[in-house]
Amino acid sequence: MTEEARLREQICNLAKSLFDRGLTHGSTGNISARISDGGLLVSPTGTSFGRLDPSRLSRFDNDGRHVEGDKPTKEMPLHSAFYDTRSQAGAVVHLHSCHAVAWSMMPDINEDDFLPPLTPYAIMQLGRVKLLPFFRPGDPAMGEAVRGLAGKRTAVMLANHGPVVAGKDVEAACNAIEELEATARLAMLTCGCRPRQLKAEEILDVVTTFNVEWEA
Ligand SMILES: O=C(O)[C@@H](O)C(=O)COP(=O)(O)O
Ligand SMILES: [Zn+2]
Repeated sequence: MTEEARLREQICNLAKSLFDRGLTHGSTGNISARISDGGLLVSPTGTSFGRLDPSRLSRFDNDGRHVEGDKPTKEMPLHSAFYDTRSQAGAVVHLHSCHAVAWSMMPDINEDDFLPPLTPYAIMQLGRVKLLPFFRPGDPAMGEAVRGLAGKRTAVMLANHGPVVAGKDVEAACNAIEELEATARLAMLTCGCRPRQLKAEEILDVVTTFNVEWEA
């Protein structure tokens, strides 16, 4: 099996795993990954994460031209913005995961730090998550908003829509977006209960020990 064939299989298997556990539903979400020649493999528009076909993924060449496969996700500007601003990005995932969307609708959320500091693992996997305003799905302005972050964030939350996370590879991006959803779930479960949050010195210890990108 070639490296690209393995990557195609991996994208579809991880997407199905997310779908099977209810982390995105219907035909929501999109996923992309870098190929070693500099091109991209991308989920086609209108497809379900539960039923992606490795042979029908959209393929982009190194110059950003769609060269093979079905019509790509309408969120290409969003995905491209991460690749263009974060040279270390090898994959990007977007979901409509329920608790993250719910948390984005709560009043008084810190736009610069979407998730409360509840667990060290969220900090290690995501750094600070930026809450972006609501955009119509497919609006290229979402890509512009991500470009405006100048590569300083690995994860953003689209208000009333869903999270988008970049990672060094598909597995890392999927693990990180699962962490975002799990943390939003904890936030929803504990909101109003005054949960113990990590203290500033505990956060600093995690950030420095694990070399986390922690935008001030
Ligand atoms: O919310 C939307 O419409 C998109 O962001 C999405 O999740 C699925 O769109 P496609 O990837 O174009 O199917
Ligand atoms: Zn979406």
